[in-house]
Amino acid sequence: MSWPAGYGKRVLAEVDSTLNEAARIAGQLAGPEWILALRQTQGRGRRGRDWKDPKGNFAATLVMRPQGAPDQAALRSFVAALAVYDACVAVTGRSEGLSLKWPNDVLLKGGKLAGILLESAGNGQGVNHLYVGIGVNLVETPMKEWLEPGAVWPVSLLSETGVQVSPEEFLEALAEAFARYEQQFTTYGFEPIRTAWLERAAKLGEVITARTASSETDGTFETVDASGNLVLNTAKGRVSIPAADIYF
Ligand SMILES: O=C(O)CCCC[C@@H]1SC[C@@H]2NC(=O)N[C@@H]21
Repeated sequence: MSWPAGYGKRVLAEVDSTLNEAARIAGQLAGPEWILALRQTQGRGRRGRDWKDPKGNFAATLVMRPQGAPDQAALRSFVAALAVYDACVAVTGRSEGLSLKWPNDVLLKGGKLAGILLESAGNGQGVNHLYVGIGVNLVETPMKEWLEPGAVWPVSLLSETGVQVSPEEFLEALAEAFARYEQQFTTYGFEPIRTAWLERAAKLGEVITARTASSETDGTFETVDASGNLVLNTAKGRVSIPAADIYF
């Protein structure tokens, strides 16, 4: 494994959130930069949820200036999910039990191992900086106490595989994998990423529930389309969903 050319790295003992730190330093950076925190005091997850981050778990944000059309920037969540998947394979030596949950969770034996949160800064016309926040339960599952009903049960890499990896070691594997998929994305577009993601997708072809603040849709998980939308085959026909939480 080697650190990818052109990417910077900084390691912080403690920070409020690596996403906050990313926004603070983005303007000073000449190229993409990984920010790894050994502890976060105010980590956040999707939909305004907290993300607890005890010592030993992985919390990092990649700051980047995404190339390509503005609507392509958000597709980096699929790039990131694939990279986390590959990093897990690299550090454990096995892929059994790993899968990807739309839009951007990584599951291990059906439990939530990792979450991804994308934020961005722009000028109204496009995305200047993209912040790819990634949290992986390497050793602990801190969210169990306040899990929402129906949410996927959290698991850790250590509990499910017996493999203990430090955040620094995990970052080496993740940075290499992300750079590889990002190169593929900028060269060939979303299609190979979409294909690779679908090959690792959880519950493809099965009936799932997509829930938003105002609606709930049941249907067979048919595919993810070229814009990254979830496509469900429902009783009322084919439905394309841009954002939702998924329940199995
Ligand atoms: O809700 C989710 O599943 C997404 C969780 C994202 C957590 C990571 S940890 C590193 C980065 N900093 C944060 O505050 N959140 C993300």
